[in-house]
Amino acid sequence: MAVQFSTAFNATTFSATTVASALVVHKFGGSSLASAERFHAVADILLAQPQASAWVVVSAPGDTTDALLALLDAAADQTALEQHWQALSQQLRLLVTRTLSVATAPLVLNQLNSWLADVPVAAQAGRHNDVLAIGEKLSTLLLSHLLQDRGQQATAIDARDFLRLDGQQVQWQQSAELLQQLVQPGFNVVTGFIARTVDGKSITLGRNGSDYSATIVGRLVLAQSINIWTDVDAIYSADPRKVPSARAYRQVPFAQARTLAQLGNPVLHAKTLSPLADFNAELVVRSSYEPEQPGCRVSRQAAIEVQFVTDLADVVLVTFPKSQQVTAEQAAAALQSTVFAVPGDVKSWVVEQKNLDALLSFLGQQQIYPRVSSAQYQAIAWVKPAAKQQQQLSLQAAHWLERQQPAFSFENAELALWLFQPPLSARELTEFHQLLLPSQVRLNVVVAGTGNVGSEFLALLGKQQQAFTGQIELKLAGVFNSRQACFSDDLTVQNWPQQLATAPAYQKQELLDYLAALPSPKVLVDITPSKAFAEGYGDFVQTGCHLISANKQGVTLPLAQYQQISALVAEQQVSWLANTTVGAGLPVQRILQELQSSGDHIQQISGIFSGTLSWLLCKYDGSAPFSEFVTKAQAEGLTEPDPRDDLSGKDVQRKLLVLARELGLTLDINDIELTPLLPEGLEQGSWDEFWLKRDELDSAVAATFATAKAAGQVLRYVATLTVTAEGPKANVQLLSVAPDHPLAAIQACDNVFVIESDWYQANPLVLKGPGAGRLVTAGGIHADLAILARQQMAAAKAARHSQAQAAAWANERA
Ligand SMILES: NC(=O)C1=CN([C@@H]2O[C@H](COP(=O)(O)OP(=O)(O)OC[C@H]3O[C@@H](n4cnc5c(N)ncnc54)[C@H](O)[C@@H]3O)[C@@H](O)[C@H]2O)C=CC1
Ligand SMILES: N[C@@H](CC=O)C(=O)O
Repeated sequence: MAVQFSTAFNATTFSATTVASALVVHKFGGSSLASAERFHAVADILLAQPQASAWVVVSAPGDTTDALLALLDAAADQTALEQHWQALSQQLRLLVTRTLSVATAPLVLNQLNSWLADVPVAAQAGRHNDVLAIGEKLSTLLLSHLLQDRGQQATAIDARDFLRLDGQQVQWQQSAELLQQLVQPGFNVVTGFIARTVDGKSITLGRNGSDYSATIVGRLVLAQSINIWTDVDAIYSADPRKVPSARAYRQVPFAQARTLAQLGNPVLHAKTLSPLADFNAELVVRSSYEPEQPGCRVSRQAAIEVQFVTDLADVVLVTFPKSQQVTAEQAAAALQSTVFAVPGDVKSWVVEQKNLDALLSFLGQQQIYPRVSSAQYQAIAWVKPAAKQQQQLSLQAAHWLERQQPAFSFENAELALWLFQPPLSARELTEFHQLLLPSQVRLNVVVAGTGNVGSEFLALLGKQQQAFTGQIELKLAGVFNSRQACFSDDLTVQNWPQQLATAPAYQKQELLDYLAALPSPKVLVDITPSKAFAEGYGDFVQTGCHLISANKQGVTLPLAQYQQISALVAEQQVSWLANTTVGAGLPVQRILQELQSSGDHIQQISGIFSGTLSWLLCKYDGSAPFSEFVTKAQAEGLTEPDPRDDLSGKDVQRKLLVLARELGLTLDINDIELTPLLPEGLEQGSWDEFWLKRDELDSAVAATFATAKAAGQVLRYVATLTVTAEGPKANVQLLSVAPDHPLAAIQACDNVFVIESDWYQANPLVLKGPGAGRLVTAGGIHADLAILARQQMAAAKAARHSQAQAAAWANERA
């Protein structure tokens, strides 16, 4: 396909018949290419991408660059040089033969051998950059041949054939024009790390220069996305090797990412971000070890709440007598190392001791002679969150700092920096991190069903998020209904209706893939009435997610199916909460659980379990047809999506089954005797068909009502479960009761649960209150979510405790 290939630097639009719509750049670092298996894993990742072609930028395999540097260091000593050369040659040849097919490997080996043959000569002649280029050249050759072995079109490109720099400046126009001549269809695999000066000298882009190469290539080809594949799948709030409670972020705003990079963060480098300062491509950090994970996006949105605590060892403070022209950023770029101006004071920079000589000589060339601290420090920086109210240290953190007595403190609105001597230990760093970012677990919440109850649940979620602030983040991670599905990290309680409105159709497989990739803890909240959906619970649970059901279909599936799901729930060690399936927000199941777990035995549960029928039978007075009352109940959100589920008594039958199963009884729905309120045959067909025949219902109810009224009684729809020595007996029926009967004196919509047990025999335990309605039901689902949230907080606390114990134990042993 011929497409336009243009650069942002020239109004000229060039066309290239060979460039496919390759708008993604993938960059793989040395750790992703450390062995034949890793090369194959990288090829798998590339072939799994939706794009038919792509730009790929590669580093040298594994530790090849270190080995080449060691070889160069040994260049003066012929024997040492020979030893390094032998070891490296053997290692690289082995990599080629293990990675490629028998047919392809010889081609690459020939090429590698000719490069290796030149190494000793080039090392002794001081052509260091030619020697260093071998690693990346080999990676491009290996990967492109591997892709060809897999039936793909792939081309190896030496970046020195197009990438031109003048000093630190990329020559965008010239580089784009040269690149234009090299591109081929399929995968273009480009060497990272290396380039040429405008006068043709081979150069390197410094340590981690391959990431920089990737963003340069991204900008040259106007990529939409640049994926930096590395060995971490997130950017952490602190170095997780030192701070085990560091938070993994999935999104980081560009400005904070840049500050982080300037401070020497090992995941992102300052140079890497520079081509993106005014070029709007998405940068994603992803793990080549866990390619199914979404990684971390460096986002243009400023309002993402992230903060970081970084540390940099062995730094000195460099202070200038007066303001001068060179900026810390320029010095960092020239030295290819970390140099940054302290916040609030442009006259002082922090620089790593190991780079001090280079910095002083760079500055000396410009007649700048700064003062250098005699001591070395550990720099600890707090990259503050975007929210103004969170940019102040908490009192606890301030007191902690006071006790630690940093040698220097600097601060502005975005950043605080402290220099410590002696340095903080990993334990102290963890303590400080904990004070700045109290460990907060994120519970990902995916909501199925946005109808009557689902939309109310979502409306309440914002308040619950606030209520749990600082303890656990209730993240809305997905919303869908029978029509559309929105699975995205960008979802919020405010924007879900708009996001869902423009989202694609719901597909179960997409939900499963999303759940599988979503980090734990995660919960699927089922607020649909769908049996088919509930039948998929087993699949959902196997992705490691918890379940909350308002939908009664899952908990009332045929016994074998129900037991199978329960077994999977136990196996996956997840929770299945379904407290709203009976009594809506009334905590009837929890009461039964507590009684049983404390040693009581339930003998009977009876009462009014349908809010809809309770409302209808309280309101109905014969003044209008019964069906008109049904319409009103429907409008108030009290009924099932199809009110015939209420009128047929099936909804009550299901609730009684739920309670029976709560007692550990192995009943099925048909074990519960049912006398429907709905005349026979009316439960068949569509709602519209039923509506045409509603007179049958109206006259049946009118007659029953008149009989009861004549006897001075009221109608109540009653469920009873009795546990007898012969086994359980359960029925659901319409009763006519006297006005002084305990079930007579209720408010419209009330549920009544009468529980008789060993402890509550003569005087049963009674639970009464509204048992239907969108608000009480949504509130009940939130009660389940709160239970789950507390479980997760407790689990995280236990994990932290055991981590702390393990650390203390390790310290003691050390
Ligand atoms: N209204 C109440 O007082 C109470 C209701 N419930 C239960 O809450 C659930 C929801 O009730 P309502 O909100 O009134 O229903 P609704 O009909 O207003 O909304 C149902 C939602 O589920 C979605 N949906 C249906 N089938 C689906 C499928 N296969 N996959 C994905 N989405 C699907 C629909 O698109 C809709 O968004 C029902 O199971 C009901 O029994 C539970 C306790 C009380
Ligand atoms: N229609 C149901 C709603 C809750 O489950 C009822 O009436 O109880």
